Amino acid sequence: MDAILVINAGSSSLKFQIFEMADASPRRCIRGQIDGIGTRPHLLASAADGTVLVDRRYTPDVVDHLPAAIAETRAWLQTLEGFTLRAIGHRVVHGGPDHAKPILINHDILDTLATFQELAPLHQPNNLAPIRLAMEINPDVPQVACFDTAFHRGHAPHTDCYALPSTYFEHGVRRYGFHGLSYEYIADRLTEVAPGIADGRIVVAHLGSGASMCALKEARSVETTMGFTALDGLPMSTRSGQMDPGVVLYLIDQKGMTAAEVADLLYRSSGLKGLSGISGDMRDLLVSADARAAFAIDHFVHRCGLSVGMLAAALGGLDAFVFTAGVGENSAQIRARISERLAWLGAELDPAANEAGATLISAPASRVALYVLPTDEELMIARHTLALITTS
Ligand SMILES: Nc1ncnc2c1ncn2[C@@H]1O[C@H](COP(=O)(O)OP(=O)(O)O)[C@@H](O)[C@H]1O
Ligand SMILES: CC(=O)OP(=O)(O)O
Ligand SMILES: [Mg+2]
Repeated sequence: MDAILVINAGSSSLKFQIFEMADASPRRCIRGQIDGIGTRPHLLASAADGTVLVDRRYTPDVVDHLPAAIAETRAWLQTLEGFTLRAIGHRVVHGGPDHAKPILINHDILDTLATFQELAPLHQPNNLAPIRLAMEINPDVPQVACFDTAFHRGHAPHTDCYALPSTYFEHGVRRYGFHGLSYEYIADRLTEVAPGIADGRIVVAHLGSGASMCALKEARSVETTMGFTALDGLPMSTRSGQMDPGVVLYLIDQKGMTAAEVADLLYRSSGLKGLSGISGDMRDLLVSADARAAFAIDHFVHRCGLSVGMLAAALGGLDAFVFTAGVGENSAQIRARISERLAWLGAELDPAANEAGATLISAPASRVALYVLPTDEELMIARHTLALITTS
C-alpha cells in the first residue's frame, strides 16, 4: 500500500502516524508516539481500529533524548510490512517570515530552517533531526515541512510588529505565532461540527505542554498569544509565557546570569513547573494537595482568562470558544475554571456535558458556544503532504 509517514517531533515526545494514500484524502492506518523522553519513555502505537500494535516502556537512560526516540521508532517502523513509503510529512515549528505554506524540503531549505533553531530551541532541532536522517536513508522519498507559523502569516502588519524601530521587523523580529497546524485543523473541523458559526468570531485554546490561543474570524487567524518565539503568551508546562522584557535585562545586568542561563530558566524551569516547584504536568498539579500546585493552577487560569478578553477584543465579540490539546481535551476541571472567566462574555457551561467530555459543553441558553474538539496536527500534515506531492 502507498503510504505517507507523518512525524511530529516535540520537546518531550515523538508522535508519528502512517496514512494510506487512498484517494484525495489520506486514510489513517497507524498512530503512535514515544512520550516521556528522558523521564518515563513509553512507545505506544495502535492501528486505526484501536488494536494496540506495540506498548513498550524504557528506563530514562535508554531513551534519554530525541535521537534515541527516533532510533527506537525507526526500528519498530521497519518491522511493519505492506507499506511502500511515498512521502514523509513533518511538523516544523518555526518557518520564519517567508513560509505561509508547506514546502517540499531540499538541502537549501533545510539550511534556512536551521537558522531558526535559536527561535525555537525546544522544537526546531528535534524537527530537523528526523528530516536529515530520512534524507540520508531515503534520499528519493519526498519530504514536506509543515510549519506551525504558516497559518498566522495573514495577520495585518500592525498586529504582527513589536513597537520597535521598523528595521527590526524587516530583519524578522516580529510576532510569528505557533500551533498553526492545530488551529488550521480546528478551523476546518468547526465547519463540520458547527457550520452556523464556523465563519464567526471564535477563540481556540490549544492547552497542551505548550499553550496558546488563537482568534479566528472567517476561519482565518487574526490574532494569537504567542509571538517571536513559543515563549510568549500563556504560562506553559515549563515556559514562562508573557513577561516584562525588563525582567530579562535585570537578570543579566543585575544578577549576572548569562543569556544561556536565562534561556534555560524561561524555556525549561518556569511556567507550571517553576511556579509550583512540583511538576510541569497539569495532571500532577490537579491531584496534589500542596498549596503551591493550586497557586500555579490559579495563575494559569487567570492568564487564560485575560487572554480570552484580549482576543475577544481583537474579534469585536465572541461567538464560540474551543478547548483543545492535552489539558483542554482531558481536564473538565480546567475547562470549568476557564469557562467561569468567560461568563462576562455570555458563556454558560453545562457542567454535566463538560464532565462527560461532550463536544458541545455550553448550556442551551449560553450566548457563547463552548466546544471540546480533539486536535489532529498529524492529519493536517498528511493532507498538506499529499496535496503537495500530487501537484508537484
Ligand atoms: N487528564 C489530564 N488532565 C490534565 N492535563 C492533562 C491530562 N492529560 C494530559 N494532560 C496534559 O497535556 C499535556 C500534553 O499535551 P499535548 O497536547 O500532547 O502537548 P505537547 O504536544 O506539547 O506535548 C501534558 O503536559 C499534561 O499536562
Ligand atoms: C509551539 C509549541 O509550543 O508546541 P508544543 O505545544 O508541541 O510544545
Ligand atoms: Mg503539541
